[in-house]
Parts: sequence; C-alpha cells; structure tokens
Amino acid sequence: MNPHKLLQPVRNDDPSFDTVTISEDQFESILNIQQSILDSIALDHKEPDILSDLCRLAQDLLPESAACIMLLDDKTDTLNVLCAPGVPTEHHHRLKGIKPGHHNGSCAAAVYFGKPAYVVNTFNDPRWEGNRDLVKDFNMCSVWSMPIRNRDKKVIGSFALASFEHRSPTNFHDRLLKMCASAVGILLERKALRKLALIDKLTKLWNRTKLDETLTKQRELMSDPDHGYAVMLVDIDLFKNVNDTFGHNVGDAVLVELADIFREQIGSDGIVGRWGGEEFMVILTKPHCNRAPELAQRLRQAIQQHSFKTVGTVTVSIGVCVVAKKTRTIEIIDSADQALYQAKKLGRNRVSVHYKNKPKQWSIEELVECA
Ligand SMILES: Nc1nc2c(ncn2[C@@H]2O[C@H](COP(=O)(O)OP(=O)(O)OP(=O)(O)O)[C@@H](O)[C@H]2O)c(=O)[nH]1
Repeated sequence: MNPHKLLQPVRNDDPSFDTVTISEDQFESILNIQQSILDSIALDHKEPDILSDLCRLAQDLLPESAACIMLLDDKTDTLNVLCAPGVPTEHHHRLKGIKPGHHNGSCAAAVYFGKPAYVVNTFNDPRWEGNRDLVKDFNMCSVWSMPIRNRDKKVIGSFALASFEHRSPTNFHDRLLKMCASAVGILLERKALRKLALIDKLTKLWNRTKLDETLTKQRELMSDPDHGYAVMLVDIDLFKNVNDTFGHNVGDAVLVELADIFREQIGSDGIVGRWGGEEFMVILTKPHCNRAPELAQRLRQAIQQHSFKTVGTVTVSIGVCVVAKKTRTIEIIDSADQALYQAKKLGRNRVSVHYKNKPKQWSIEELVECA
C-alpha cells in the first residue's frame, strides 16, 4: 500500500480546505514529530515539556504561526490555555475562560461541534464574532483548531495553529493537526495515570511512593546551602480503640475526614501523604519549613477541635524533624519517628520537634516538647 494513502484525511467537508497532496518531505516531518514524542516518552520527560516541544515542532512547520493547546474545564465548562509557548505568558490570561460555542473562536467551535474548525479569515468569520478583539490584538489572521479527545472519545480540549497571515489549510495541515491533537490526548491520559499511581486510594492524599520521591528530591536539593525542609509524622492517637469500638468502616471514614483537615490546614504549603495505616507525613520546604513546629501545632489543634462523624473527638501526635544540612533520608525519618515516639510518651495529643543538624548558632540537637 502507498504509505501516503495513510496520511490522507478521510474526508474534509470544510469549504476552506485546500486539497493539495501531501509531499514526501511533509510526510517525513510528521513522522519526525511522532518520533520525537516517542523519544521523550521513552526518556520519561514530563508532560509539560513534551507538550511545549510538540507545540514548537508544529509551529515550525507553518511559518509565522503559534501553536496553542486549550483544555476544557469540566466544572466551569470553559476553555483555558494549557500550553502556548509561542504566546508571551503575560497574554495567557486572554486565552482563559472561553465558552465553547458557535462564535467564540476556532477552539470554542471545534470543542462545541466536536470537529475541526478551520477559520481562514478570523476578521470576518462569524465563528470569531464574540472574540474579534482577541484576534485583532494578536493579529491572528487564520486559526485552525482540532478537537482533542480522551480514550472514551470525549472532547477534552483543542489543538490550534494560529497564523499571522490569511491561509487555507491543506491535507498536510489537517493531518498535522490530527496527529498533534491525538498525541496531546495520549499525553494527558499518561499524565492522569501517572498521578493516579501516586495517590492513596482511600484518602486521595499522596501515597508512600510520592512521599519517597519527594524526600529523595529534597535531600538532593540540600546541596544548596540555602535550602531546608521539615518532615512531620502525624499518627492518630489510640486509633485501635476507634476500630474496636465502631468498626473498621468508621475507622476508614475517620481517615478520610482527617485527610480533608490536612488539605485545609496545609494546602499548598507542603506535600501531604499517607505514610502507612493511620500515619501521615507532611513535607514542608522553604519558607514554610521554618514554621514547621507552629504549623504542626495548628494542625493538631484543628484535628482536636473537629467533630468527626460517629466518633466525635480524635487526636493526633506529631513528630517534627527540621532539616538544615544534607542528611540521609533514613536518618530524617528516624528523627521524626523519635520525636513522634516522644510525643506519644509524654501523653499523646502533642507535638515534639527534633532539629536535625542545626545551623551553628543553634549548636546542639535537642528534642523540644511544645504541646
Ligand atoms: N480503619 C482502619 N484502620 C487502620 C488502617 N490502617 C491501620 N489501621 C489501624 O490502626 C490501628 C493502629 O493501632 P496501634 O498501632 O496499636 O496504635 P494506636 O491504637 O493508634 O495507639 P497509639 O498509636 O499508641 O496512640 C490498628 O488497629 C490498625 O488496624 C486503615 O486503613 N483503616
């Protein structure tokens, strides 16, 4: 079979479409992009980097153009920019909150109708009626957009090429956009699966694998003398009693409610995960690690004050290790564990802090009970 046949669009009923046959070189350039994506996946590059490269490679094949990936936010039913290396970051806000529909632009139309939208003249095409300022401000004369689908074939966004001159797409551009949209769909699925592999099923917090990865990364960053971090081990007090009294399902519900308090109290200040069973870990980096004892106290109090369904009051003990010098991860965890043991020994519902390798002015290691 002639391999070029594989590159012909099945049928394109868009009147603006220019049915020029794909040349050997163009065929080659599409294969090169595919190869480059496969290489990046094999080298385990992260999705944002691969998506940026993909945009750059695609826009290189159309002089005077910029590629853009828009993602559909299910909650707000709006399109937002995910990646657009050709558009200065300070203008990205202009590509936010676009409603899929008939006249909000090419991506809005592609997502709304679930088929490609090839707009050759954005200055008079009705599909850009509601967003004419945008194309005029950026001099985007033509914008071609292809829907991106997930593995269930649901439209989740669009891949677009905006051109700074009026142009009709050819078979080659149609195939290029289809390949890019399909690659983005696969890469986004991959990203979601990678994330899923790092999430604890019950609490939806990070799991042990993610915590281990984070600890390793933090240790490496300690080569920089300005870096620092803190590790908190949080253990529920007398949790066996909860299980024995109310049953394992109620115990599980307590873990889920507790996870919500972690999210509320720590938020984006740190990485929170389930270390195992009824034990959680919080990793704080600068500047938050300097406040680790204070944050641990706040967390402990919030948990004590929360009224858990069925169970009522639940308390936790927290061991904190503040790290100021490169130390083996196993020693950091051991220090946090020692501090936790101390908190339990002193009567539970308290925070103990172990300063590991303090800076000179602190001189000695000490264990501070601060509940
Ligand atoms: N419901 C539920 N219980 C769990 C889970 N993982 C661990 N546990 C329970 O957590 C309890 C831990 O008990 P212990 O290690 O004796 O400690 P504790 O009762 O919390 O007492 P202290 O730690 O000394 O305050 C055990 O009963 C475990 O079965 C889980 O995923 N779900």
